[in-house]
Amino acid sequence: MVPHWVPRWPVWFFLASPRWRQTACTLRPSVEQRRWLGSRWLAGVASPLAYRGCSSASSHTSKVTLTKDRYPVQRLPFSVVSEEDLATFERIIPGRVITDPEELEAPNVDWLRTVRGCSKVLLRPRTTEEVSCILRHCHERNLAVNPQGGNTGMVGGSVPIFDEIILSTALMNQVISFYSVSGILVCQAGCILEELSRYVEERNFIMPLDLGAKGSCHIGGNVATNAGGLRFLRYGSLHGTVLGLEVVLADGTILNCLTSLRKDNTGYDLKQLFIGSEGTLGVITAVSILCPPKPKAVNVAFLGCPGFAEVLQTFSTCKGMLGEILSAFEFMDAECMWLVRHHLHLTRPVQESPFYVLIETSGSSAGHDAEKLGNFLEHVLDSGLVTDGTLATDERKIKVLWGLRERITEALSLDGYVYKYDISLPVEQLYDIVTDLRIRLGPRAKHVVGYGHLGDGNLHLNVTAEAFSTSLLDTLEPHVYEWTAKQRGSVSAEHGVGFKKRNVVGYSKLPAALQLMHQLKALLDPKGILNPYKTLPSQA
Ligand SMILES: O=C(O)CC[C@@H](O)C(=O)O
Ligand SMILES: [Zn+2]
Repeated sequence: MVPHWVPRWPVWFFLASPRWRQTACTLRPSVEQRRWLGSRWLAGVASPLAYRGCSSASSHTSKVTLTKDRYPVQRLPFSVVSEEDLATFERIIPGRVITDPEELEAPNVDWLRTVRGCSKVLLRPRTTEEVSCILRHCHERNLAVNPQGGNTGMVGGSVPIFDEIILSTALMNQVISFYSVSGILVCQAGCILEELSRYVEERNFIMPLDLGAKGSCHIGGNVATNAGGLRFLRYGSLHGTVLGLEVVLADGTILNCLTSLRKDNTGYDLKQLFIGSEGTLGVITAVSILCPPKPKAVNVAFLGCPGFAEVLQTFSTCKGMLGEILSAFEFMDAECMWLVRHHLHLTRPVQESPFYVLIETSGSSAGHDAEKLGNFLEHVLDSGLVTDGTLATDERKIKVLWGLRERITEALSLDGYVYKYDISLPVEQLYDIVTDLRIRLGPRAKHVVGYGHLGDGNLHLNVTAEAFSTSLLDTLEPHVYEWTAKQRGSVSAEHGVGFKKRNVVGYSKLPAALQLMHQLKALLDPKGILNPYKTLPSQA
């Protein structure tokens, strides 16, 4: 059923199909960007990544500054990998010990190209037992280990700082089982999120999480970082949807908590400790996760709003009128739209507006959902909360609309050096910091943008500049964190702490909580070999 109001809206737009633009300044996506784009790039769905100039600070031909040179961080007294260690690893995982410096370049750098380690060894186990043998040896020898999934993180948690051994989950990519009635999926940690999505969708389920990095991120990494993403509003956090985990502890002990039960109230829920621990307490090797049934009807509305107050009112109205079928409420400001148009050549689907909102509904009855959505859209349009909008009901158009929102990160990375803040704030005050920073930074910033998961109270505040500068960083920090703390917000809503935010967690966690975190770390990893320099504040 087509809602009666549709003809009042702009005729469905045609967005430019992906094409390769042959200009002098056009570059192919870098390894890191292809990693982020994943299969979207391979399938040719991604549009070209053209640089604004040929000599941007994020030029992908230049070397990223070593983390140890950019940040004040001291190597801890771990052992250095010896020839004997390499021989031991070779016995455990024959042919999967990588020491070729060229092959080690990509896993040493984060995809944003902001942090770089100097690891000389990459290990690629296939089984939990292999991970266990590797860690037992590293523990005995006091060798530091950096667990790595798809390396799509935003906070420098997935790459080494110094010469930590990189332990990749890339070859641990097997589905172990799928229960077709309950929708419980059990798989190895290195399965790529998009491949799992495809696997469960063929069985009429969906993954409870979805991220822009789905084409390359690993489920183990998602769980280790407690990734949030685009379905959080509807399906909640991984702390709720992960039912069980298998983890290898620092000394090689295999902790099998891989249950597939909805209910298991037998004392401490140990798996929760590892969700969001960023590989500092153990290496996740397998995951059991609850997948919701695939919705029969999905609609996406993309709307233009005249101000942030109207965005908020649209959200309240949306919750009231769409209630149980609402599955996402995302927003982006006009500068984000400029960036995706300018760098990625995406087409703006509605009239130019100060703010844009993407609303997704997922339900089981197309007619029922269309009627509800129709009433809602008519209401927000008539009341002036929304000035223009378009609706997509078929899969291709839905993907195109989601692309505008999902690809902001990619557009930002083509704009220059990006300072990223991922904060939780009371939704009423969510945008104030963006306005404040625009004034504070003036022309020192190329762009100050605000977008994110408004439905979850999660702002992605990003600032771009020609190049990294300590003085710009000093203007941003601790100002952004102090602002966040004043609102009793969180300095990391969903990206985690990693290396970049470890010394600011104190803005959101009280000393007693931080002390307990240190105690848990000491209990589970007494030598501190697992992902050192990450998550926990450095101790003076
Ligand atoms: O790049 C960012 O700041 C946010 C990335 C991701 O969490 C998103 O929601 O698109
Ligand atoms: Zn996000």
